[in-house]
Amino acid sequence: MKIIADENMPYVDALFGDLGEIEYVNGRNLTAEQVSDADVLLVRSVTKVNAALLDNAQKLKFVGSATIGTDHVAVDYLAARKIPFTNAPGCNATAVGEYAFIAMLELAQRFGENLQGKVVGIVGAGNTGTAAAKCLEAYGLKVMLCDPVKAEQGDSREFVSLDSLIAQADIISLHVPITKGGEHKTWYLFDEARLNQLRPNTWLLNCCRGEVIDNRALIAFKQQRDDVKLVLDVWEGEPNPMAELVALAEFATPHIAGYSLEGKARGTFMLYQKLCEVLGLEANKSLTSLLPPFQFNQVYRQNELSEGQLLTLSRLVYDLRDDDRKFRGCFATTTGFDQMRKNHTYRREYSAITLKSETLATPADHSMLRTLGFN
Ligand SMILES: NC(=O)C1=CN([C@@H]2O[C@H](COP(=O)(O)OP(=O)(O)OC[C@H]3O[C@@H](n4cnc5c(N)ncnc54)[C@H](O)[C@@H]3O)[C@@H](O)[C@H]2O)C=CC1
Ligand SMILES: O=C(O)C(=O)[C@H](O)COP(=O)(O)O
Repeated sequence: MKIIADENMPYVDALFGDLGEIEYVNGRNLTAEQVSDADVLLVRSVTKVNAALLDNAQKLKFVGSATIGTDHVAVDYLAARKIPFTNAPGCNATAVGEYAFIAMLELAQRFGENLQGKVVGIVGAGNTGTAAAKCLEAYGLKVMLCDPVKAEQGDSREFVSLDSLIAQADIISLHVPITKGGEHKTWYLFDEARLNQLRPNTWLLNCCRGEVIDNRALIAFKQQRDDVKLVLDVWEGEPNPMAELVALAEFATPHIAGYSLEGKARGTFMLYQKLCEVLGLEANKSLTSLLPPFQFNQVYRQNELSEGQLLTLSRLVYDLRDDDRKFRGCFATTTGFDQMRKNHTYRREYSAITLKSETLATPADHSMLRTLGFN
């Protein structure tokens, strides 16, 4: 069996090595010829999976995308050809949630403010939005959710309109899929008019898809509104973000908000499980055996935890300042954006650290850190 896999998908050898011969490819430049004799295709978000790519791949038995988003996949086309497809919903939700939370801690420190006490608006209350809300609520922040789709589906949480969220939130974090049509379309959800609604000193984070914000309008807006602070992980025109916009963001990264080792491993593992099911095989490998040990795997705390100390602890698993610095140094080169993503293999989730509870001064801190995800 021939398995074609994106070269940026980790743990493919460990999970799929027994199932067939693996060929690694550059997912962004994948051609129809390369996949013409594939039995299995494993992609990430940069591969357009459609008729043009797959019409000649007549042996294809399975397509998997180790991502949450499916906007790069013609799912109707696969269904019409009866090719089983799976993505990996939720695989990197914790990573995105922690990225957003840690970015907010970084902004607070940079501007000499307290994160605690702020009101955060989450737009899109699915897997990643809920993961961000979990961190924020664990830390005692008030969180408002806007998700008209979930509200219509009868989700029991409390939802507000986008206008109401913008009017009340100090921080807004975007967690919607990209959709180009329908009542709740998200393409340019934040256009010039919406941006002009932002309250003074709002922090705006985008870790979902670049096109959820009109990037040109954002440049024009930010040039007039320096009070608004931006954290941008996703961009219009990836892998070539607009240089003016990178310069205007407080923290800028190359679409890696979901790139924890845990998140990547979960993504590949979910494809492995699904392929085994499709092939009628037992999935006998384990997820935990894939992850390397973490250098800071235990923390001892003796005093009450300040916000600065929480940020220091967070930087053990993810130092956003490093990625921001690297990104500014490489994004303008031809392959800088993709190379940085390819080499991004160092980030962990809070769960990689075990708390030594007996030395914690306050049970409240312990409980907060546990809810954040520490072990
Ligand atoms: N930066 C990164 O590395 C990553 C980016 N993503 C992106 O984030 C998106 C969201 O991921 P998940 O939370 O896992 O997806 P999800 O499908 O679990 O949640 C998305 C939520 O957005 C809601 N929604 C749709 N239209 C809306 C609108 N107009 N206003 C408010 N809410 C709306 C949906 O009802 C849903 O609850 C993905 O589709 C993907 O594009 C996901 C993972 C990593
Ligand atoms: O899951 C998604 O959706 C994402 O945006 C991915 O985390 C992006 O990673 P790649 O699939 O492009 O490596």
